[in-house]
Amino acid sequence: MSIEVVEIGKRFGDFVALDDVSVSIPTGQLTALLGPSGGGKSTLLRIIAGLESADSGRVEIEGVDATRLPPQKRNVGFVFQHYAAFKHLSVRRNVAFGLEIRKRPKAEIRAKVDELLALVHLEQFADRLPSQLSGGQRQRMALARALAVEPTVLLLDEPFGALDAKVRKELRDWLRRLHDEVHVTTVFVTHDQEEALEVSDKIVVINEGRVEQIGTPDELYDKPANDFVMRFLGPVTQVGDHLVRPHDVQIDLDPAAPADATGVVSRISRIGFEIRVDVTVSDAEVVTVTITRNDLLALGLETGTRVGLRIAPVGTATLLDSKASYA
Ligand SMILES: Nc1ncnc2c1ncn2[C@@H]1O[C@H](COP(=O)(O)OP(=O)(O)OP(=O)(O)O)[C@@H](O)[C@H]1O
Repeated sequence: MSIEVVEIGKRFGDFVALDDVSVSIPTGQLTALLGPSGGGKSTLLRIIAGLESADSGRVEIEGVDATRLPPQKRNVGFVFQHYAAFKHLSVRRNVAFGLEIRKRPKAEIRAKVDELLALVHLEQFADRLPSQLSGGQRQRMALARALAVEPTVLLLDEPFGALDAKVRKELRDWLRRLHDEVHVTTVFVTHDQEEALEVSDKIVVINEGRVEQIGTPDELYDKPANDFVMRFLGPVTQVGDHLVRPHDVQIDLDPAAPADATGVVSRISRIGFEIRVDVTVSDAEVVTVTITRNDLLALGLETGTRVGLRIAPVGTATLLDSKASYA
């Protein structure tokens, strides 16, 4: 394991920001810290970086106890949402900065910076000032600068958070490809579940200062440890006592067939390539089901159709008892 976070506690006054948090972060992987705003993700990242000190617990980086080491001795690179570039220095000089203060030979710096600019696809912008770059290009420059000093660990705090949705998506794909090339152990804070599911090898779900679950994207999506994780990772609907993904509910046109619930189609809406069907069940609860357009045509559903609802056969649906898990 590259980073071991062991029983970390952190308070701000009376407020408990992290409560006994333990996480093992594997070498060479891309790990997301995912959770709602205020849950403690950034605080944990800052403690790993050494920018914040924990009240209790330990941080090890590559087998070294880093708990009391200052940030510059931890060999970590960071990129934040609002990256502070040196405004008066060119892109090239910004990327070279860490190597220059380490007094590396000029030829070595030049070769390394060229390599990094190629890696982040900014070769043609090397002589521009940061203000002459787009937001996405600036974040790529920030990544190149962080990678220049060959950190053991790269820490990213919502690096694409300030960018618009389209650029975010492009940078997300790009980060995944970059990681596949350089394999530096990377920890990435996000509150966007789609971003975490798409990009990471492993996800740590953090809420109210605690770890709710750690797993691969598939494990979290298919076997959430509790209601919170299930709701946070994707859409849910309730059928009887069970929380289910809307695509794991089947619609049966024969309301007399064995079913987990019966009801009347109250609304059909198109969400991109999916169709959302709201079914009002007997006691005025609404179950949301998502189906494909072909399914809709095959079933011939319309508002007012009476239908049976079945949770997809056990093994494919994610069933959680919605009453038990809020305890
Ligand atoms: N320096 C500080 N002083 C007091 N409270 C703080 C400080 N830093 C963080 N907090 C509080 O600790 C909690 C966790 O903050 P943190 O930034 O770690 O959350 P987060 O999960 O990263 O959220 P976000 O996605 O909004 O950044 C928040 O309630 C925040 O207000």
